[in-house]
Amino acid sequence: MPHFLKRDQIFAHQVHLLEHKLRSKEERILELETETALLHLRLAECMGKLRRDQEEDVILAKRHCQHQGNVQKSTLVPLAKLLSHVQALKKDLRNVFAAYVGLATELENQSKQLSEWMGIISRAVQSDQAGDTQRLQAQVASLEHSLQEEKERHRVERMRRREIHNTLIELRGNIRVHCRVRPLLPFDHIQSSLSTNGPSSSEVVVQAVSDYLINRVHGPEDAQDAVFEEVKPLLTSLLDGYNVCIMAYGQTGSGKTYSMIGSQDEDCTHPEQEGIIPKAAKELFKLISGKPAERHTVEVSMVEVYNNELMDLLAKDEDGAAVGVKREVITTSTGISEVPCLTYELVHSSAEVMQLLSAVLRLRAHSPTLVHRDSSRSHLVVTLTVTSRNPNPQALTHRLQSVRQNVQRGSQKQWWSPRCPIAASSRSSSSASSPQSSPCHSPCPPSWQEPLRTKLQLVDLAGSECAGTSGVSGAALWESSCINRSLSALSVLGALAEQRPHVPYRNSKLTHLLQDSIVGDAKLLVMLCVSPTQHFLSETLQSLGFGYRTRQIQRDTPHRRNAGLKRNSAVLLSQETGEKMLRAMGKMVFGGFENPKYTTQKSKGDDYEVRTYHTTQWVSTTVSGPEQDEALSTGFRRLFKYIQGNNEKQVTVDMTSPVTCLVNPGEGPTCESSFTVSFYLPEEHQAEPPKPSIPEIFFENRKEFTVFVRTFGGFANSQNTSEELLKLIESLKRDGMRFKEAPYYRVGYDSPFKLVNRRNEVWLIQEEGQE
Ligand SMILES: Nc1ncnc2c1ncn2[C@@H]1O[C@H](COP(=O)(O)OP(=O)(O)OP(=O)(O)O)[C@@H](O)[C@H]1O
Repeated sequence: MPHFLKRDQIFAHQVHLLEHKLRSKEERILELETETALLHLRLAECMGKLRRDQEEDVILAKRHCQHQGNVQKSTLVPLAKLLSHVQALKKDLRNVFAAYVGLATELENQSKQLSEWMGIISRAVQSDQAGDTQRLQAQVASLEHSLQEEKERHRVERMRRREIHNTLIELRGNIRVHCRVRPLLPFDHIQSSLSTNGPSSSEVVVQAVSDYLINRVHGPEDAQDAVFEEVKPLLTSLLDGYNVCIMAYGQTGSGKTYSMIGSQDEDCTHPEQEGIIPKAAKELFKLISGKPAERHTVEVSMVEVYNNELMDLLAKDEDGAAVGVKREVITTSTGISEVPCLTYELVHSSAEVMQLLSAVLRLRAHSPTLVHRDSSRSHLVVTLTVTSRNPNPQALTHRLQSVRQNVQRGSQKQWWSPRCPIAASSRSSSSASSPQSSPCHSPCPPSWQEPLRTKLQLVDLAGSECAGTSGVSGAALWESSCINRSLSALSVLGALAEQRPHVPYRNSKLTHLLQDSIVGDAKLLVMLCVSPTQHFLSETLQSLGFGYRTRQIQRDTPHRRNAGLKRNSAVLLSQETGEKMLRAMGKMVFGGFENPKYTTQKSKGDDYEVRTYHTTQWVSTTVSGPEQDEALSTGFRRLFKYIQGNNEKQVTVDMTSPVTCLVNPGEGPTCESSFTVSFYLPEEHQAEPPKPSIPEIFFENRKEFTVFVRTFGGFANSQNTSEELLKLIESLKRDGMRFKEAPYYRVGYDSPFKLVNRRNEVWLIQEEGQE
């Protein structure tokens, strides 16, 4: 290759490179120019923003200055005022301080002057008036003496009043039975339309007509106040130291809750509608307020006995909500019934009692029955426990003497000083609330006597209805059975009536709880509540029977009670049906019923009889259950309805006697027994008795049969019947008789209305083949 070519090429290449560099430089210049232009643009923007911010700062600074000016204007004026006030106050304070210093000086001067006068007076009293002082002291002593005499007379009078009051109560009977017939109410007509007894079952057949066998009878027109007036004296006895129990007994819907608590209708809250519990609480606090010298505290507890369980209705859960808690009742070593852990609330007024009660009523077991839509299914027991402390006269006399000595000792001292011993001792004696706070230093008797605790038990029992009438089944039937069992346990009153050595209080929670109010000199008032209608006649008779038996109880003062019985009282059943009823009642009380025929045979022992009954027709019903008394009562009520006209011909059948109950004991202690209760059909119905209208009643054609018979008196119950049966078995074994030990007959001849010469029997059936 030629040399020049090479150089040209090299130059050309260099030119090319330089051109290339130039182009890239030019591009770079362009870029920089663009950047510069952009920077100019941004500079212009920033400048503009800076200018605007400066303008805004100027405006804000102006505004701030303006505001500062305003604030200064608004605070300066009050500040100036405040300062002038402070000045004025400082001036006042100086004046007050000056006045205080002046007064203090004056007080000091007056105090000095007073001390001087006191010195002069005291010297004068000691020297010139010694005689007068002695006379005054003698007068004081004589006044104290007459005060003591007055106090003693007052005490004696009070004791006499107490004795007379309680003798009066005893004469009336420590156990009183009142009866209240409620008015006819709209639900009686509904009952009547549902009833198989015909349209007449709402007919009024019960009237309160006179006093004969029951202490007091209240008719439908008697208001709550009139009923309470008769109960009121018992509250005085309560404060005199007696236990008192007031219980309402009767079938469901008969007015127990109405009588004990008052109307439960929400639009019926007038005080006149209040029942015995609120009225008794008011009266109690009224009586307490009239005895300022004595110290009383009242605590309330509320329990219900439901299905033989005791529930504490005032117990609260952790959140303070009321919940029923199960408790047990025990008898203490001193023979008092007590419920450990029971909740007691301290109350200061009847309003507090009612507040607790209305909360508790929401917890109480209720359920509708055919008879009563809001039926209480438990026994409610409201107990007001009163703790009373009386001032101890011995301690007061002791205190008075020491105070007098102090007066004498301290008369030369500063008697006017608030710290002087006289004033101190008198102040502490007036506020002594317990023996511990007594100011006595020397051994002295306690200021208050031992506290006395008395109980007022107010009981709204559950209804004493039979299952057929109330139309309950299932769990409610079990409830009814528990109710009836606990009510029949109240037959302990019957055991008392017969003055039996052993009274089985502990057989039921209810009687165990009420034990203190049934024994000894406690006062018991049973308010029998009855319906006025034909429909509930057998329940009414049952309740009256319970009342009559209760009325019979003789405790410590039998002579007095008998005297009371003569001039006391009864319910009579009347109206058109009345004549027949009265005839029946007459027979019930005095006897004279038609009996089945029998012939007697010679017996080996003189403590039993051998009888052969002729073939006869009986009307019967069978009841199963564990409780003999309850079954007998249920069976009796069914048959009573039958003879009252609850049969296909709607005819009444004359009552006969005896009522037999064939007892077929169940095997084992917990098994149910069967009880066939029977009435002998009177001669006129033997051939063709009216057919029963319920399947539970049937006829029994008893073929000729021979029985061994043991007779006993009083009111029969399962316990004394068993005892008599054992005696009969012993006699028959002794004489080598052949007999069946079961089933056996329990036989009764009298209604509950017959009070004396009662006749009961136990029969054992002779084995065939006995000569
Ligand atoms: N003397 C009376 N005057 C007016 N109304 C009454 C009277 N007695 C009861 N009543 C009314 O009859 C109804 C049933 O009465 P209550 O609730 O007192 O019956 P009870 O015997 O307590 O029934 P249970 O045992 O089923 O609870 C209630 O509506 C009540 O207000």
